[in-house]
Amino acid sequence: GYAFKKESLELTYEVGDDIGSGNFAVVRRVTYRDSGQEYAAKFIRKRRGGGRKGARMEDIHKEISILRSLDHRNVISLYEVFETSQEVILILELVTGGELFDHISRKDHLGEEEASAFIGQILHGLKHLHDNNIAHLDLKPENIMLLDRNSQSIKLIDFGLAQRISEKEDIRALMGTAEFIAPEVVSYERLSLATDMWSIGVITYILLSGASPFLGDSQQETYHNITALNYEFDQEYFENTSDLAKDFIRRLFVKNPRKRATVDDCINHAWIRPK
Ligand SMILES: Cc1ccc2c(c1)c1c3c(c(C)cc1n2CCCN)C(=O)NC3=O
Repeated sequence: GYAFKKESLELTYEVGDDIGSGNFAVVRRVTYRDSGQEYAAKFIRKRRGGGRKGARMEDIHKEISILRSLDHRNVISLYEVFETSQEVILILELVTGGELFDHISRKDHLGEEEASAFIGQILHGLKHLHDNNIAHLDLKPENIMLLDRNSQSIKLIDFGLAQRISEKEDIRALMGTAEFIAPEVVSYERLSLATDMWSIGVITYILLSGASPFLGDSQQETYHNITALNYEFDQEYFENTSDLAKDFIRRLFVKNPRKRATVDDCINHAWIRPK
């Protein structure tokens, strides 16, 4: 277990507005009283007694231990942790550029140069995770945030589903968000670092076209499209997209995780390599 600060958070931080919420967690802007520096505080409800509401302490400890083992400019930093009887509070680096998701929706889709630059940064952050045998397992545009309004620097956030991947233990499905999950998640097979690479393919497809490759009218239809690799480069969206970009995506939409492009394969792919 970790020694989390028991003193009240409010002594050191002024708590500001809610900026987001997820399962069992609320994220709020906070200001460190002594310096005026702003941070993001993730308030995670602890599961009490036999209830189902709240996160299990082992999952909270896992997220903290994973964040503490990472240090990269494209990965959000964890500064300190507080604990009360009801909650565990993570003091995280604040990023103010909004979600990559918003950036896409404002423009509908991005040009190849800009898309390749964003994906390159996401890959560098992901390489840091994968070099440490950590899989994010919930990569999607909402979990990729821009450092600030006018920069193209991105940070990977939200490690609530992240897992240490090791040959011995067999990790099975933690459902991420349907349209971004790999076939092995749908079929409840072993998850691996390759599971993140499939999601990179989905994110790249969306950045270039504004369309989601496997999204169906129902979750079941989406799952079927994923396991059947039922996608296409619709001329309507991809007529001006380079063959190099399509090749990059094709190497990620591979059913067998062992045959799927790795993070290093992607970083060295001609569509990404610095021009
Ligand atoms: C300015 C702003 C607005 C919304 C934010 C954040 C920052 C934010 C942040 C984080 C997380 C986990 C969620 C966050 N959210 C919630 C939405 C993220 N998909 C975080 O770790 N740092 C943030 O700045």
